Amino acid sequence: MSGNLAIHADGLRKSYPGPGGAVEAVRGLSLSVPKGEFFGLLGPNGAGKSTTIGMLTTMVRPSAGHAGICGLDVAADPVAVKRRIGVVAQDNTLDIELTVAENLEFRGRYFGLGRRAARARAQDLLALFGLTDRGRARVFELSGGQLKRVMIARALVHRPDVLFLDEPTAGLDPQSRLHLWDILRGLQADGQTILLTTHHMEEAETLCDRLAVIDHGRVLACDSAKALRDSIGAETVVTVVHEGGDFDLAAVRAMARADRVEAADGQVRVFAKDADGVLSDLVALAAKAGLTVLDASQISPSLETVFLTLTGREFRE
Ligand SMILES: Nc1ncnc2c1ncn2[C@@H]1O[C@H](COP(=O)(O)OP(=O)(O)OP(=O)(O)O)[C@@H](O)[C@H]1O
Repeated sequence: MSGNLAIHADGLRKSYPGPGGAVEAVRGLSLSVPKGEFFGLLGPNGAGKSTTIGMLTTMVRPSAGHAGICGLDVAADPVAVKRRIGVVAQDNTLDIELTVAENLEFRGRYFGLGRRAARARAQDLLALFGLTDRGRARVFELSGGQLKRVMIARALVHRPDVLFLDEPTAGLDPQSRLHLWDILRGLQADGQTILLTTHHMEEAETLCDRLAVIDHGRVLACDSAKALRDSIGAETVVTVVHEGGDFDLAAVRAMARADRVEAADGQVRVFAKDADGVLSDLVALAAKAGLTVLDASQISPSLETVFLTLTGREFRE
C-alpha cells in the first residue's frame, strides 16, 4: 500500500441477509484516495454509500475484500484506525445531556487530552465552526446546520488524518448548506483529507477533487467532475414520457442529431451531442403516431447526464 494513500479499498463486498435472500449492498468496490484529497461517493439512495463508509471506518465488517486507512489495515487494526479517522454519521449522534462545548471536551478527554487541553481544543473548534456563542447551548437548542457543524467539529477533536462525512448536508436549508461547504473547503485548504457521500450533484461538483459514481454497490466511474463530463456525459439527454402507444423508433433513430436512443416503460430518451431541435422533433413524431406526451425534459451535459449515460436511469429516484 502506498504511503501517500489516505484511503485504500480493494474488492470490498458486503451482503446483508434479507427476507428474500442476501442483499448485495456493495459488490467489489475498489478505490484509492491520496492524502489531502476531497473525495466524493456519489450515488442515489441505496447505492451502497453508507455501507462503504461503514466498512472503511471499522463499523461494518466486509464480507470480502480489503480496506486500509493511511497504510493501516482496517480489519486487522481497528483501534489504530479509529484514532486516524473522524466520522460524521447521517443521524445526530451528539450527547443530548451535554452542552455543545462539553460534547467536544468529552471527546477530547476520550482521546487522551488533559482537562485544560480538551477545553482549549473545544474552544478552538467552536471558533473555527462559527459556534463560539453556542458553547453553552444544549444540543436540542441547535438548528440543523449548527448541529451538523458541532458533529463535524467533534469528529475533528483528535485531529484525524481522514474525515468521513455521510451525506453531511442532507436536510439542510440552502444557506446552511452553503455555510457548511465553506467550512469544508477551509478544512481541505488546511490539508484535511475528506471523503463524503452525497446524492447532491452540485455538492459533489463544487467540493470534490474526484468522485466515484456508484450504483448497486459498484463504482461506475471515478474521476474529476470535469473529466467525467468530458469523457462520458458530453451529451444532452432529451426524455419524452408518453402514453397511448409506442414511438416509431426507426424514425427517432433516423433523426439527424440522435447519437443514441433508448426506449422503455413509456419513455423514449435521445442522447445527442447537438440537441438543437431534438425535443420539438420528438414531440412532432409523437403527434404523428397519435401519442399523448405526458412529460418532456432536456438535461444539458452534467453529472446527471453522466449518471444517466452510465445507468440509463434518472439520478433522483
Ligand atoms: N443493516 C442492513 N441490513 C440489511 N440491508 C441493509 C443494511 N444496511 C443497508 N442495507 C441495504 O443495502 C443497500 C445499500 O444501502 P446503503 O445504506 O449502503 O446505501 P446508501 O447509498 O448509503 O443509501 P442512502 O443514501 O439511502 O443512505 C440497500 O439496499 C439497503 O437497503
